Amino acid sequence: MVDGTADAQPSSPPLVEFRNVSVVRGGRKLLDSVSLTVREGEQIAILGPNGAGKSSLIRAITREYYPSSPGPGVVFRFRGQDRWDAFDLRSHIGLVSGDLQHTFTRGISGREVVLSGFFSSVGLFSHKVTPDMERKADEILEFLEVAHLADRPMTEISSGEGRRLLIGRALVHDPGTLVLDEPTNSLDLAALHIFRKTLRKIARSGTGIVLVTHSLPDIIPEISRVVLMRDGAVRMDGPKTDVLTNEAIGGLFCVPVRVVEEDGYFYATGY
Ligand SMILES: Nc1ncnc2c1ncn2[C@@H]1O[C@H](COP(=O)(O)OP(=O)(O)OP(=O)(O)O)[C@@H](O)[C@H]1O
Repeated sequence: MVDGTADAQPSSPPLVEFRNVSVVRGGRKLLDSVSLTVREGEQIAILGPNGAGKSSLIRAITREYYPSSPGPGVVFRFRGQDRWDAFDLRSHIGLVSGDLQHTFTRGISGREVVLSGFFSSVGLFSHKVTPDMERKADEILEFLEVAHLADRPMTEISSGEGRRLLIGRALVHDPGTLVLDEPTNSLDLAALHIFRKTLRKIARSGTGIVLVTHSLPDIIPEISRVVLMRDGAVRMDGPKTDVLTNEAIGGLFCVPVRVVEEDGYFYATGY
């Protein structure tokens, strides 16, 4: 097992470096002494059952949550810095979450969804969109193969299509890493297939991926490292083939399972 901190390159500080990070909210420990290092461009999955603390970990990465007891032995760094601002974060991390999709309730067009990424807004209001921004948005719509959705209102497209537009929104600043919190929730088989194809294309373009999920088949073949979480703590962290075993996955979800691999994807069966 690798602890995720051993081979960080001294020449380039990790994107995220956490040691002994605990987060308490409403008297409840959401993260319990978490240590995790994510390097720039790395493709990893964070897997765990409902309530494991996966979204809380993402909130700590995006600086929505801070360690509850900072002090000696607690490291909470972004690109080697103890402090950073939202602008710095946005240019390195693009965030796609299901929560975000629910906020797009007005008839905002596909192009506007992508353009709103420049302003971290939900749609456009009095924002000044430059020709460069327009060009970038069209380039992203093409890359994600959703140019046909550019003029369609978000309220009239499917969950899968909406999810791909939100990825586009997260890519406007060319972030080195895309963080996706349970991105396949509510997608049917066809939408899942297209979504995975899109994610694989992004991964192959060199963008880092941090994928949060409770579903093994979400782990696209390009992802080589898997972190297991339960009860707010990291239980295991290492190469995919070491972590995705019957014992580890069965123990994580507290059910007997058989983990099978097919064409680079992993599935849990027999439960
Ligand atoms: N702001 C909060 N205050 C108190 N408890 C919280 C808060 N946010 C989350 N929790 C609790 O902390 C635990 C971890 O929640 P979190 O959303 O991080 O888990 P998760 O692994 O993302 O779960 P899921 O897969 O169901 O989305 C849960 O038991 C949840 O009810």
